Amino acid sequence: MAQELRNRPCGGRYGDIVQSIGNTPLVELKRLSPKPGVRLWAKLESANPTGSVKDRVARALIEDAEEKGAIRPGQTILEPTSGNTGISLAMICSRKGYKLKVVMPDNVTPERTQLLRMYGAEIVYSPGHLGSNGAVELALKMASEDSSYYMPYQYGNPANPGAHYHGTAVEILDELDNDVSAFVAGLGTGGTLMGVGRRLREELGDAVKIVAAEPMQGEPVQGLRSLDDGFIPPIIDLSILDRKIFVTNHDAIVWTKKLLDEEGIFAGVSTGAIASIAVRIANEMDEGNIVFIVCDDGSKYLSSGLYTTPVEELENLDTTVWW
Ligand SMILES: Cc1ncc(COP(=O)(O)O)c(C=O)c1O
Repeated sequence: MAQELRNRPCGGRYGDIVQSIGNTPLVELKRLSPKPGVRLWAKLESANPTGSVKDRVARALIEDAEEKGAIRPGQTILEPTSGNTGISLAMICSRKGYKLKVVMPDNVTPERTQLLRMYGAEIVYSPGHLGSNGAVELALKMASEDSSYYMPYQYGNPANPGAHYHGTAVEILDELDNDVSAFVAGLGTGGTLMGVGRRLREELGDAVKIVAAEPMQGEPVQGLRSLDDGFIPPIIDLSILDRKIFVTNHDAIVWTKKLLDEEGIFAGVSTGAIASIAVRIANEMDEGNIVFIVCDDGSKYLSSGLYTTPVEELENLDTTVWW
């Protein structure tokens, strides 16, 4: 890690695009911080090569399988994903010589389909109304019927939180000299919250609060899931979280636009949900550093028109499936 961090602040020099994943910027958001003593920091995972936090995870999943000798070049990797992990896996598999099949809901935004195809992945669609839980079920069934697939299964693979434990968390601690009062992220697979949360807890004890932003039940904000909707990913250990706070689709979109208008941060909708909770936590504190994750950039959501349409004019706001 010291070796990688030595590259700061120029962005580093790497042998290829896969090695350049991580070492993302931490940006202070002064306009959104409600009080002078409370500093709000955005960890720009959107600055990764394919534009999302999942580049770290996909690299860890594939390199873990390589180290264990579980995959060989030419083999087909199979993974259920609502988009970002698929796109990251597609880029990495194309570099490393693996085939990739992703299972995802048939109502994801068209940008996602194009990005996956662009990197050469094959797409298997699951029924949209079943959300990412439906994609998980279908992929598990396919893997049980054909043993030639290798399924990294980010929902149950320790390499997913491991990417954050050994990467994201270390970078945050280093940038803020171990002075972190709260960490806020979205709950999808739980990888970010488990990996960063565990590391911050080990280093800082109870001085840090680990906070999850969760979509309202049945309201699928892109990339987030509600645990109450019936599926708890095996990597999730709820005891690591201090709080879990629900966010409506409406608030997630309002804050996605606020990030853009007030701070110039072009992010996806789950980041809006997370930012709304980070600001709420900031309001409850007198001083300290609050870090939240910018999971992805907004380019995959452009077709929704949400960045340029006033929120009150967006149709079907609460019923739209954002993937
Ligand atoms: C856009 C977006 N936001 C948030 C998340 C949640 O991250 P994690 O899977 O680490 O819980 C994901 C991943 O599922 C995502 O793709």
